[in-house]
Amino acid sequence: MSRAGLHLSGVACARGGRLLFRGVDLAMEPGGSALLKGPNGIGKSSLIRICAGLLRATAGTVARHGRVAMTDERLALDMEQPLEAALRFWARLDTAAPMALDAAMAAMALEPLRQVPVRMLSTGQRKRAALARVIASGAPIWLLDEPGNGLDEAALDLLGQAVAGHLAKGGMVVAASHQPLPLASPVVLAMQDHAWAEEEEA
Ligand SMILES: Nc1ncnc2c1ncn2[C@@H]1O[C@H](COP(=O)(O)OP(=O)(O)OP(=O)(O)O)[C@@H](O)[C@H]1O
Repeated sequence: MSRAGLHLSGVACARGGRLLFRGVDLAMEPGGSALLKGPNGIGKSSLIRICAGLLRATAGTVARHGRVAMTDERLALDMEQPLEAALRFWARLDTAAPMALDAAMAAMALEPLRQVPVRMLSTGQRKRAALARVIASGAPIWLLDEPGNGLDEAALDLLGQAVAGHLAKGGMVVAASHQPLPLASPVVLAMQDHAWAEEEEA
């Protein structure tokens, strides 16, 4: 079985006909984490989507070994389903281990909400549900776009524990965040260092 990993080399991104960034390198090995930093609109979410294979890099190479699980501001859960059923749909698609969803719901303190329709969940509860989907997936590579948004202190602690546990098991985490995230010693990628300057076009 090949070892999981995520390697970016010289990655550039253009969106809407505008170059956002270029020259991004990232080498993620088991147990590694990376934090994407930078102001609004610099391209953090775009880079996360490139890592996920949802957006094509304009230049450079992306080598991904192993499954990815991603979460961003889109919940991707059926609003009409009770939470557990909505999460179970994804667990089946992800061929998650039978007990993985129970463990993930416990990790995000979601057990009391099992039967609550997704549409009735609060902002922070929805975020915890999205994180439970990632945790249950069993994917080695987690791509987390603003995972702390809407989380209270207790939930941020749970996120920190989940991330630490994932890394300890040889998982990888790439996160974009404006707020401090409980990552022990991430590689910090300052996106402004890669921003495309207008004068470079001349
Ligand atoms: N589908 C799209 N088509 C065209 N341009 C887009 C599209 N999605 C994003 N952009 C543009 O790409 C740029 C980077 O957006 P992105 O969401 O990657 O930034 P970000 O660093 O994650 O920002 P934030 O901190 O606000 O979340 C923005 O200028 C945005 O308007």
